[in-house]
Amino acid sequence: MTDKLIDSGPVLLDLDADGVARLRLNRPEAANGMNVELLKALHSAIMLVHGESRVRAVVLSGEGRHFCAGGDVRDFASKGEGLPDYLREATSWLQIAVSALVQLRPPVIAAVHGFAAGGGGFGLACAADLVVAAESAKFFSGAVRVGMAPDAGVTVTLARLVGLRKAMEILLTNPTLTAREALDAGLLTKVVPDETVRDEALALARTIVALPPKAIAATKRLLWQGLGSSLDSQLPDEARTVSELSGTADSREGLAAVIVRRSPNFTGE
Ligand SMILES: CCCCCCCCCCCCC[C@H](O)CC(=O)SCCNC(=O)CCNC(=O)[C@H](O)C(C)(C)COP(=O)(O)OP(=O)(O)OC[C@H]1O[C@@H](n2cnc3c(N)ncnc32)[C@H](O)[C@@H]1OP(=O)(O)O
Repeated sequence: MTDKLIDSGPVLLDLDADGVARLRLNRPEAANGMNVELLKALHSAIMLVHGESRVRAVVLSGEGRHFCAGGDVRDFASKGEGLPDYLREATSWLQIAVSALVQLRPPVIAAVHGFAAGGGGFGLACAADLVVAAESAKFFSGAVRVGMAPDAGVTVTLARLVGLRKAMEILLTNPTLTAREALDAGLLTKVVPDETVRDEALALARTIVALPPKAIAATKRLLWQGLGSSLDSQLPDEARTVSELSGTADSREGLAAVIVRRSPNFTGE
């Protein structure tokens, strides 16, 4: 049984009985190019996920031939002299959406096919917690190609994923990376045959939803927090978190199951 939480508009959201939410960019006529309407819808969908306790993992994908081709370049052209003012608002919506995605308790798995380009496409892929890419998928930043700088947090996320030297190459020279090149650089979790990308992303999601959600959420939080922390400041938070989680029913159940070598029955408590 699947709940259609948002069933029309530029972003679709549904939730299956296992707690896997599917967040889909839905402007296929524009390669899911991001305009303000899509970004506001994306932020609203993320906030809906944030408030929905049944969600245990999120699979993010794009309708049509591409994951997302970044900012809506046709929108770009229509704004003329007014683009800087328009982008001041539009880009802030992209930054808010990326921040909300990273702060979501459930992990986000991007299922990328076609192109992932620009702040919307390349940026969202970099901000996802895991990325499953089709063999034919391609990735590029595109920012400098349109006289802009990277956004969507890419100057942090990409540099941490692939290292500063590689991030400089990718963002300054704007290569189109094949899925294999993106995987080798450290951008992706796995590359799969084109026809299996969504199933593989869902399989990864089901692996996660079978584990204690409080432990999963805490692990995601600590990893993102660690990007900007020193070891000395992170160690006490890890210890505090381990202590807190050890008092949960799921932790007791997991320990008991390991001792007697049986499968655990987690409740999420
Ligand atoms: C600079 C954009 C700002 C616009 C303001 C809107 C606010 C957005 C929110 C803030 C954004 C902040 C700034 C942003 O982060 C900056 C960037 O994203 S820079 C990168 C911009 N993107 C690109 O340069 C990619 C452009 N697209 C392509 O290069 C190619 O389409 C592709 C992705 C390589 C795929 O090529 P193909 O497989 O050949 O597919 P098509 O080209 O046939 O595309 C199908 C269809 O979709 C239309 N389309 C493709 N990309 C976009 C796009 N980015 N915006 C709008 N429409 C797009 C394309 O025209 C085709 O339409 P059709 O011609 O069939 O009607």
